[in-house]
Amino acid sequence: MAGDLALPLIDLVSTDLDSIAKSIRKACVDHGFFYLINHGIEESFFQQVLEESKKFFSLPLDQKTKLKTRKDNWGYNPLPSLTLNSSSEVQGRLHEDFFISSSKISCSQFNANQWPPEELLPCWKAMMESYYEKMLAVSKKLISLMALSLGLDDLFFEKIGALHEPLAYVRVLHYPGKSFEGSCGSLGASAHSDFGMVTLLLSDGVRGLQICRDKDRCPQLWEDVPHVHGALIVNVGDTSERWTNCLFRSTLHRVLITEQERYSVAFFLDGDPACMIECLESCCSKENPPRFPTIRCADYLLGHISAELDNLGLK
Ligand SMILES: O=C(O)CCC(=O)C(=O)O
Ligand SMILES: [Fe+2]
Repeated sequence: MAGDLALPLIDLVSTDLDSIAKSIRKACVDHGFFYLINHGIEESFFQQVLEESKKFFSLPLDQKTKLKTRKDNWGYNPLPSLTLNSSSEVQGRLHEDFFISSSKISCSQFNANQWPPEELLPCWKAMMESYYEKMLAVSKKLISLMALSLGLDDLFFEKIGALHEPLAYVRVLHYPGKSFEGSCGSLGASAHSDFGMVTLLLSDGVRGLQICRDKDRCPQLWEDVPHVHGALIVNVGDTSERWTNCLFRSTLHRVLITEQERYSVAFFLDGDPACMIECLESCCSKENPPRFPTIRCADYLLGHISAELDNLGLK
């Protein structure tokens, strides 16, 4: 059963940082998901990014597959071939996507981005790079507010190196509509939590995203996340859940295939590979000891990234 959900709305227009931090804490504790408004990014820019995304996915398949993700390059991942493969793995990822990463990362095997040829999409690279930079700035601001909300210095995560050269990605996504051959019974994205620090999501307003606030509830209750014009949807990732000893929730979410096709753009801030993810002092006590061992961010993230590559058949 699915119902509509009134997620908290965090408004960055206020200059009262303590009050914003308080609302963020409540949103991260209660839902792990919230809307972010007055984040400083023009609605018209979001529309342009979504337009560019549509143009890319409308290219002929052979053009797109020239930019396929390879062992040493981020790029395009096509729709699964459902007629050939009906495994539950594939049934849960009825989307095509395109990954863009920070090009500065030195530790990862994935150093290089690929771009559609300029003759085909002259504005694509500049638009996506600009989107990446804007999302990085908003997500860093959010992390400093999250730190405040945990009673820490606003620069806490900077000081421990988590934002020094963080792994961060833009993921441009396209979900086909129900008319897509073989879509019957498929999910656009199966139930998952994001593994980084925080995710910022832009969507074109077509429904499909759902969250499950209590993963242990039986049967699970999936609630629709309605679109809020101009807002980014923010969700806490597993890394932040570990830092906060599960005080902040990394909430399960999924995407349904609906009548209409859907476009979205996710930005993942995953943290600097060299930093340590260690339970925050303010989030543990004798009665509430750390639930996870300390782990180097690289070891934590690269394990997840390897699993994703495995899913894409790249390992
Ligand atoms: O497209 C969406 O609404 C969600 C995407 C998502 O959950 C993800 O990329 O991790
Ligand atoms: Fe996600």
